[in-house]
Amino acid sequence: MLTTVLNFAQRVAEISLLGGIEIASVALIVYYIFAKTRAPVIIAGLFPNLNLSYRTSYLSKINSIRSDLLVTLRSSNDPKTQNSVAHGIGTQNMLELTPQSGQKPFKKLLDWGVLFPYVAQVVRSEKFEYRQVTEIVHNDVVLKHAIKQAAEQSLREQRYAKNGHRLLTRSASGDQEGQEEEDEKVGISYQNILRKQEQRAISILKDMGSTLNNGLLAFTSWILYKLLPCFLSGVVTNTKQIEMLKTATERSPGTPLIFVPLHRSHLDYIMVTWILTNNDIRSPLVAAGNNLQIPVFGGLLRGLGAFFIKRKIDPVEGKKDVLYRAALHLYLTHALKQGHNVEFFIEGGRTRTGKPCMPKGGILSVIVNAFMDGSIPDALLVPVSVNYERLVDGNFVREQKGEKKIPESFSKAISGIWKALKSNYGLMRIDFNEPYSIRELVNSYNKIAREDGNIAKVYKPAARTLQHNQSTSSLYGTDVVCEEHRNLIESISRQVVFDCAAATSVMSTNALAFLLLTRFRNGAEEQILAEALDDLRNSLSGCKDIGFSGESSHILSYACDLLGSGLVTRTRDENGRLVIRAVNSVESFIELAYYSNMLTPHFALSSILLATFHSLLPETENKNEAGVSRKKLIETALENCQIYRYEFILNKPTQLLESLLYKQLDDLLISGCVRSKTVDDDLPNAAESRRLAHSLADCLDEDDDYLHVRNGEVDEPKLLFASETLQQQRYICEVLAPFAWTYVTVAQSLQILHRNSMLESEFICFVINDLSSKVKRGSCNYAESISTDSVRNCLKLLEKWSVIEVCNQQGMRLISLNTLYEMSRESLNTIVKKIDAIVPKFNSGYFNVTP
Ligand SMILES: O=P(O)(O)OC[C@H](O)CO
Repeated sequence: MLTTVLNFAQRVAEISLLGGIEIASVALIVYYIFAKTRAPVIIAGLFPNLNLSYRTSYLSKINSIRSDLLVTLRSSNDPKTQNSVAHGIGTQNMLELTPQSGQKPFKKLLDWGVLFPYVAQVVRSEKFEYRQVTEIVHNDVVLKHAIKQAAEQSLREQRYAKNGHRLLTRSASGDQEGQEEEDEKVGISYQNILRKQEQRAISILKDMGSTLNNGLLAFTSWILYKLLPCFLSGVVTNTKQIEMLKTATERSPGTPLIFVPLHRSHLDYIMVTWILTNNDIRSPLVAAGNNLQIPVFGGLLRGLGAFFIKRKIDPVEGKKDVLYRAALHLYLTHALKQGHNVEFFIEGGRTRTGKPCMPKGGILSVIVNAFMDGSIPDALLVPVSVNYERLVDGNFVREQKGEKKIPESFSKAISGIWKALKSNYGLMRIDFNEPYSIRELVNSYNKIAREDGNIAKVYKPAARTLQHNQSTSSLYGTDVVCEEHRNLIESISRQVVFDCAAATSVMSTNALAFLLLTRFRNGAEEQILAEALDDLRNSLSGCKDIGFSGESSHILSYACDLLGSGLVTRTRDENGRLVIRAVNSVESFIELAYYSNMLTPHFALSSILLATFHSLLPETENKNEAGVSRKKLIETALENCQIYRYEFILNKPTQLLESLLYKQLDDLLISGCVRSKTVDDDLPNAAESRRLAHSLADCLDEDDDYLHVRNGEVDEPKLLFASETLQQQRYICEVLAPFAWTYVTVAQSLQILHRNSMLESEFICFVINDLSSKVKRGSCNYAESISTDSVRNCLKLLEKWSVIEVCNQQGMRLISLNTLYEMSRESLNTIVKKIDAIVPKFNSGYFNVTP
């Protein structure tokens, strides 16, 4: 009785405490909105069609007088602030759209929606039935089975802990009764263990389950209509892409949409949902890391569709948490069966570098399995590209410098929102790309496997097992992939990441940061930078969406303002010309690299190819005649691409890397970065003869003698150094130079592992310190080479090459050299040399040649 009363009191206390926190935080937010300087504008904005507009115009008058005054007081040398930029053709700004308001043109006066467009928008937007899933999962026999399995696992552990090896002897003799007696003596009860596991299953599902509901969606949607304009100048979507999604859902109503965005910001969670819900598309259940289960915000996210997943599925290394895995698997499968759309971040966490991270296959694997076991007829994977002109979350400089991430907390979230509301982050852009049908993907994969006679690879329904995959990234660090289907899942996920990255729109800040880091590391006059931006836009047109339009000089000053004086400065030189340059500090280069890296994958192949070409050029006096054979170049470039295998996804699984390299080489030839020379170059119709010779060679593929000539240096077209385009070549090589420096520093640091294993985290610290001192000394020009992420990626490569071994000891990763490299310094030097080949040699004689 007393226990019941105490439990009841405790529960009441908990609820009041949590309720108190929630009320306090809502009050805090409301206070902020009304107390800050923008309050009157916000109030006027809340009721745009009531006659409050005089307040806004009155206020804007005051503001304009104030800014005029400021402009006059400011030194005339100060560059003018640019606060808007056009966001591209075929796009719409969701902040300005309320398609559901004022829908009755002939009864306009009677339609309250005209007066309250945002309320009308959220009230009238389509409502869907969002079924709760946890109860269904709880009653699933598979979960009951998993509970038993977990109980048995725990029983074994407890027995072992109490009895040690004595127990093993007994179980070998199969004496069940005897064992139970023994259990009783030492106080082990299977029934108690089973009950505990049942309770654990309930608590897992309670922690995991989403409470997605129309009420909260509508309320949050309205709040966002009001708050987003305080810090974003636009949320830009492509009209046709939204139409495409609607058509896809209309055509196959029973098929769930699986949204797969590349993860940039915590804001991604709500923005995708906000856009979908305001375009009358069913909101998804969103896989979220349980680090976001913080007071108030956790509950809010849950109501908006988040279902929480542990960041580390197996708490004890090497021991699978069968119950948790089963619960997660069943939750997702039932969600799909109940008609939910799903959203998950395939990279796990947010990118720290600005370029995509390697995908994790866990959630995708469960979705593919749901299709394979007939739970759903099909699913449409929608790659989503997200980009922000300025990242709302701040930056990842600390983490790139090797410091630990500060965990999410209520106070961190509040201060983040507070800071965000006072700043301007420019545009946010979301692109929904062409969906893939999982059914078609699996079928075509199986067709290829059958045609290749590779029956073992044919994808067929598999046992619902969730397996462990070593991964350094946070969310879904433990993947749920069935071993035999790893290839298929890996191919699909790489394809999705590749497509998302390729379809990400280039924002003004990406373009400016890219130019400052690759071409103008010491800054440049605004005029020159504007011309370079024109060139960049031309070179990207047709291959990448540009998220801005207008005059380049305008774009530059707009992007400078957004990045802020902490990253970019604009000063006048002695001749009164405006000079734009990156702030000369390690931190600003690392942060700028985040924005610049959005473009890095686009130029990665040509950068690898050109750096490889330079590394193959012979040391000779006559540099203009020095050349490399095409075959040698492509072969070596292919090897160098392998070095970056954990850094970039250079090709789709359906594309041959070799063909892409040949295509890039053609582009380099066209742009004059490489010259071509053959023995018969001077003859008329040389190109035609070469084409003929090649097709003949293809016909005579089996003829060894002919092949010998064909592959030999005599007939092979020679690629020559082009001194006239040296500057341009340098720009291309600069794109990957910072990564190459990180990699080579990791390789050089391997020697400290000689006869000495080390914690991985300590080794990373060592490399970061080494890079920092290289940057300080000036022996490395790239402060952005200080990147924990790239160090980790290089370690993965070295593990793959069996240069190092990684073993887990009590949850810690220990690294050591593999025997061969422990024994032989020479082998280790070969590795350093191999990696050093990707570092552009700007000091070599070739870069000093005068055209
Ligand atoms: O980037 P992370 O590692 O903080 O993870 C972000 C995820 O959205 C958390 O669930």
